Amino acid sequence: MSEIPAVLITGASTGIGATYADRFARRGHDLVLVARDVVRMEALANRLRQETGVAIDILPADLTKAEDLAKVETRLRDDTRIGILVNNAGTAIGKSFVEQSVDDMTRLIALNATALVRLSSAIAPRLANAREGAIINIGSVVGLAPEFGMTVYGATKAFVLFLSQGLAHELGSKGVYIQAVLPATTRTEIWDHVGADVNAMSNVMEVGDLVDAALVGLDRREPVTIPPLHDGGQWDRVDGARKSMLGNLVNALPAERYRTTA
Ligand SMILES: NC(=O)C1=CN([C@@H]2O[C@H](COP(=O)(O)OP(=O)(O)OC[C@H]3O[C@@H](n4cnc5c(N)ncnc54)[C@H](OP(=O)(O)O)[C@@H]3O)[C@@H](O)[C@H]2O)C=CC1
Ligand SMILES: CC(=O)[C@H](N)C(=O)O
Repeated sequence: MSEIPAVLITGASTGIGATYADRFARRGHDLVLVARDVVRMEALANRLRQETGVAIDILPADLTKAEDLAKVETRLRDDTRIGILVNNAGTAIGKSFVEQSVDDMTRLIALNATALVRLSSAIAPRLANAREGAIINIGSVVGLAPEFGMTVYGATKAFVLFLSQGLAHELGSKGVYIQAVLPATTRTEIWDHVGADVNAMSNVMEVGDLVDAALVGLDRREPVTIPPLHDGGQWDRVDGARKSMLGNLVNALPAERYRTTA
């Protein structure tokens, strides 16, 4: 791996992914951009090459398609210059659970969850072997909030958080850093896909502010970065309560409240 590792970013044609591309290029990282829209990625790459001088490759892929995903997995496995993976590509679907089509749900899970597992699995053994590198996974505060009513989307984001925490547990001791980033409403095109007008919403974070905050978390090697959470100790208390509950799982007998009287 080179001294400044190359970064592969999924969903790099617009929004949060394109902003990560901008920021990593300004830090001197070469880039591999992955998304479906080649024209947009070419425009971004040309601008960033000119402005920063870094080398940028474009790898067009629909991450819901097995053959495209395989291309990206191969690149992550074989290209030893890539030391950071940003699992950012994701989408959302509107309407309630009973109104959504199961095919849309399946595609959502394929992009927001399955692709992350496959891409992480492609790069993790190499990074662990080299005892360096990082995987950044973009989750969402929706993954903490079943109350928001975006059930399948939120479930994929809860999956991203658990995956990140589990990978941090497994790979941290091998020198690989894993970061989960949990944005709240951020001004990007994702809202068009759920039929909402983000410009009509209040309390929206600008995409540059979101990514800059996430990079502060990255530089601090935070396992979980939640830019909209102003009392950071609150997350530590929630996670601490979860961990302390684990010690109270006594499995030999069901808890008293579940025992039937003879
Ligand atoms: N914006 C927000 O309010 C929030 C966003 N997030 C998360 O941030 C991440 C980025 O979202 P955001 O930037 O807002 O969304 P955008 O819709 O602006 O960008 C999504 C990116 O993913 C790419 N993408 C979509 N489908 C596919 C596919 N099938 N294969 C490959 N790439 C694909 C798109 O490119 P292309 O169409 O060219 O393929 C695009 O580059 C997502 O994981 C999202 O869930 C989390 C919380 C809040
Ligand atoms: C569409 C959304 O809900 C958004 N991406 C979020 O995670 O807040």
